[in-house]
Amino acid sequence: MITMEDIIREGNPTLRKVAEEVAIPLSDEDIKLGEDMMEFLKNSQDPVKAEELALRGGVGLAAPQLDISKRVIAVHVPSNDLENPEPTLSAVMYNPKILSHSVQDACLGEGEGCLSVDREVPGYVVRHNKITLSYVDSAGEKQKIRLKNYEAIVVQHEIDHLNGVMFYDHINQQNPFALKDGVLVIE
Ligand SMILES: Cc1nc(NNC(=O)[C@H](CC2CCCC2)CN(O)CO)c(F)c(N2CCN3CCOC[C@@H]3C2)n1
Ligand code: NI
Repeated sequence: MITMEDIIREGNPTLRKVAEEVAIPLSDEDIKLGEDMMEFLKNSQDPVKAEELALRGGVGLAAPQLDISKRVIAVHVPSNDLENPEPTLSAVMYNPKILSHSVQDACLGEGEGCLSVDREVPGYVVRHNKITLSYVDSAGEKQKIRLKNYEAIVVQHEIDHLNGVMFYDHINQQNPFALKDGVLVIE
């Protein structure tokens, strides 16, 4: 089971590497990796387990954060309306690839954090508002989906990790909260 001890922190060179694609058909090892990553996210969002296991909350995780330089990410984004608790996006993605994106940009109003960064780095992280994404799912099937807003932001943060990019690389050093016209701020 993955806990915070398994998550490497900034300074570890693996976080700055471009990760390798995983072989298709998926190996049992890579399928287990995806399952363990998804389990971590669910545990981190369960108040009891998160407390027991001292987990920081997470809605996404990338294999390089486990010192595994493979193109595997997991996302588990809960819906924010308490009526239907179904997650809006829950998937393990192998070899995810952004095929196209909107001209429209967006950022989270609260900025971003990272389980591999033990400090606050304030500022807007401007990303694409909408993306069309292909990936191989844990059944080995090719998927092609369109995401927007919060879900699109989360997936872009994770895919950045596969390319050695950290969220603060996107923050405007001169003025961290500078925003070009038309950037959607997602609260
Ligand atoms: C937005 C948010 N980021 C949390 N953490 N950071 C992460 O997930 C990092 C990845 C996210 C940072 C910004 C975009 C992607 C992890 N990363 O570094 C992976 O590369 C949260 F924990 C969180 N939520 C809201 C939903 N809540 C449901 C109940 O449980 C607590 C949970 C808290 N929302
Ligand atoms: Ni991160």
